[in-house]
Amino acid sequence: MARDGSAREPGGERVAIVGAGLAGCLLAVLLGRRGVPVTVYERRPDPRIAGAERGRSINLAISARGLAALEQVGLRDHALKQALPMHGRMVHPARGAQNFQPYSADGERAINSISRGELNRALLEAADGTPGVTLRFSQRVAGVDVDAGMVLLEGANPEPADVVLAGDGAYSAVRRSLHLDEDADFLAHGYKELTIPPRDGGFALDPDALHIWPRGTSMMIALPNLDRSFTCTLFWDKDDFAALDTPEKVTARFEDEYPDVAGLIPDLADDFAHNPVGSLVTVRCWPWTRYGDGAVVALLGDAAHAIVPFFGQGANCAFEDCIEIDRCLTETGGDWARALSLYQERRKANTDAIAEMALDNFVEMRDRVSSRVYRAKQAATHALERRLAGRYVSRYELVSFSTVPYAEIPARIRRQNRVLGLAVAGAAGALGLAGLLRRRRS
Ligand SMILES: Cc1cc2nc3c(=O)[nH]c(=O)nc-3n(C[C@H](O)[C@H](O)[C@H](O)COP(=O)(O)OP(=O)(O)OC[C@H]3O[C@@H](n4cnc5c(N)ncnc54)[C@H](O)[C@@H]3O)c2cc1C
Ligand SMILES: NC(=O)C1=CN([C@@H]2O[C@H](COP(=O)(O)OP(=O)(O)OC[C@H]3O[C@@H](n4cnc5c(N)ncnc54)[C@H](OP(=O)(O)O)[C@@H]3O)[C@@H](O)[C@H]2O)C=CC1
Ligand SMILES: Nc1ccccc1C(=O)C[C@H](N)C(=O)O
Repeated sequence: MARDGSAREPGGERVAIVGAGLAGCLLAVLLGRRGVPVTVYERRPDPRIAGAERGRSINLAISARGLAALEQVGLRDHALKQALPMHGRMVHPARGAQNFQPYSADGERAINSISRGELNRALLEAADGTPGVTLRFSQRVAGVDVDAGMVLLEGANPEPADVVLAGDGAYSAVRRSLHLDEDADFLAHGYKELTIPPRDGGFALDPDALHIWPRGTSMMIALPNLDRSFTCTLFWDKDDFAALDTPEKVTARFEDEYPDVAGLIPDLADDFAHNPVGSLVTVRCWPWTRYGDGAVVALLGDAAHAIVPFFGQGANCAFEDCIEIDRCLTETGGDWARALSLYQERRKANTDAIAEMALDNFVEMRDRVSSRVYRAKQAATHALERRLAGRYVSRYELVSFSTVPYAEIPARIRRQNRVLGLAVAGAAGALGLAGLLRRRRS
């Protein structure tokens, strides 16, 4: 398709989606529903047959944005049935008692721990059942030839496409093939997953919380699963993982750093040795679209903007991309070239904003949550939210429990704090003046 999208009549384009992950599947359902036939290429075998991989991001926290998107394809209630609500953080200090920190002012709001595999399967089922959607598993895409209008497949002949939507994750092969202006910012930290199995048939920890063991420069977290296990994720400097090269060293570090869980992970040393260390990366690239003589390509989800997982927003944000693409197609009457341009313009500031907030939330989780001052501030914030309902809203609330565009949140928080600062200064001034007047009268 040429830059003006004129190669084919609107509606007649051959549309390919790369990646049957969370975003790819959701987008396939949305496009299929519009009557747009679409072929989805996925490098892995069908997970409904092959099963999920071990030790790779087992569960996810889905919140308002993700749920709003799932609602649009009728999967919200199904997802919630498969999920466990987490109403706050349970903070486990190195020494002393754990403490619970609610996510919302009323203590009622929760983020939802859901199995990535289950969510992906539900979306795949929905895509499979949508007329016009063709799923092609075990097809690894190597890139796109935008001038020839071809999807390049490893070990198979190229296949034609006029529109290619790349939802192939943080290490996107499509993105790499386009040679965009790109920056991949890797943390020195990596992550490794471990499992706390059920204890005496029940949960070994409180299932209503996201557990955090903040240790200053590193942390461990745990999210509950429906089978009453917990998936723990260690976020450590990569060198620290490498340094624990014997079962004794692993056990000793856990007994020292995480004394309350060391005994809850029977396969600790074995899981530690065998589960992979994943990388943590923020990808910033621009533009997200490429217009060639034969095809237009757009990136979405992690392929366009991988963010570190510390706000639990990557999938939520990827789902928002899909909804925006669908909306832009409606607004442009199905004109792909204009719709994709509009999509990237609308989304970029939002994904930049959540990328920054996600990095900041790592410091909050691994360090700030331990401090008494932080806890007092949180309590004050929640008290203000209750008093000034709707006028003072915390960052956490706006990110996790609203669909306010991410880009608006930092400015809104600054504005609220400024007004609050003025109000506090005004109140202090008034109190001072009243005191002065009292002293003068007496
Ligand atoms: C440890 C960890 C915890 C996380 N926790 C959360 C959380 O709690 N909440 C949240 O919202 N987000 C979370 N995320 C982020 C979330 O996983 C991603 O943002 C989300 O999966 C992005 O969706 P996607 O569809 O863009 O990519 P993916 O879901 O990764 O899908 C990409 C798909 O493309 C396929 N693919 C890749 N390359 C090719 C190729 N060359 N050819 C064909 N197919 C290909 C992959 O196999 C995969 O199926 C977490 C991430 C990590 C690493
Ligand atoms: N923003 C972030 O920090 C992260 C985000 N994620 C997101 O979550 C999704 C699901 O995660 P998960 O299933 O655990 O997949 P992973 O990202 O852990 O790994 C999937 C595959 O990506 C490839 N890969 C891993 N690391 C690199 C690297 N440094 N450079 C190039 N390729 C790499 C490997 O493919 P192969 O075996 O073919 O080489 C690996 O098997 C990912 O697709 C990604 O979008 C995942 C990790 C970190
Ligand atoms: N899902 C995650 C995965 C990895 C790291 C954090 C999360 C979170 O969800 C953090 C949560 N939003 C919090 O702020 O407590």
